[in-house]
Amino acid sequence: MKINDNTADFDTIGEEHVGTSADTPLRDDAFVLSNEEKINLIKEDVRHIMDTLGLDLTDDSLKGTPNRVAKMFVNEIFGGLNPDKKPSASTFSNKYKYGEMLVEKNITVYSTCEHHLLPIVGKAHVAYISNGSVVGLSKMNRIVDFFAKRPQVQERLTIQVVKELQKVLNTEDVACVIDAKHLCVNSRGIRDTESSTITAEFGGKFKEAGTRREFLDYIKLDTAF
Ligand SMILES: Nc1nc2c(ncn2[C@@H]2O[C@H](COP(=O)(O)OP(=O)(O)OP(=O)(O)O)[C@@H](O)[C@H]2O)c(=O)[nH]1
Ligand SMILES: [Zn+2]
Repeated sequence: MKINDNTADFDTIGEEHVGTSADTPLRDDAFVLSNEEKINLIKEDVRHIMDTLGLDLTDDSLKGTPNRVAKMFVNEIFGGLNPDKKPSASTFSNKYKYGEMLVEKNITVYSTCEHHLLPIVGKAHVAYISNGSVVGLSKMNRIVDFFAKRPQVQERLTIQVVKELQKVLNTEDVACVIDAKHLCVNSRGIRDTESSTITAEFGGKFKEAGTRREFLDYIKLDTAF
């Protein structure tokens, strides 16, 4: 079963919840262990990997690595698996009747490829058209960062950002473009250091050619990073 951090995203069929395809694939029991218990278990797993590689875990530079990596996984780079860390996105009334799109561009993305557990580094560009409320600017950066802090594929990250903002702002009129480098492509495997990946999700009015064009003109993608 796939669990999302947001039960409102589930379609309900009788008693059964069916996750949408944009949900992060988590098991039902994903939150049975405390963060401390997870860190202690992962620490032993990392120690085992290092030990298998033949590394001397008594070396003063290496001995802290299992604990360091375990804390980093749970609290930092995969911290967005924890629904408690989801940012609360304050919204305000659009009293000034601002009717054009708002674009938050060049949002820094640090994520982790779920196929290789290597970094994804890039920029996200997010836009919406108000349906009566506006969201604090920084909350868009925080929402991107929350979903980035998970094992990800870029397509899912892009969709999760849009779905969350659609919910927060109560409108379909939300778009997100992400341009990012995958170290699994750049630093290993094919080792193409120059290529990057662009993904896009356009909701509501952003499906219309003119609105989409305006957004893409604002973000001038080729200068994104
Ligand atoms: N669609 C998609 N693919 C991704 C993403 N991140 C990494 N990948 C790809 O996932 C694929 C995994 O393919 P595999 O053939 O199982 O792995 P691999 O043998 O390490 O493949 P190479 O990377 O080609 O060496 C690779 O082609 C990656 O480039 C992503 O965000 N979206
Ligand atoms: Zn990868």
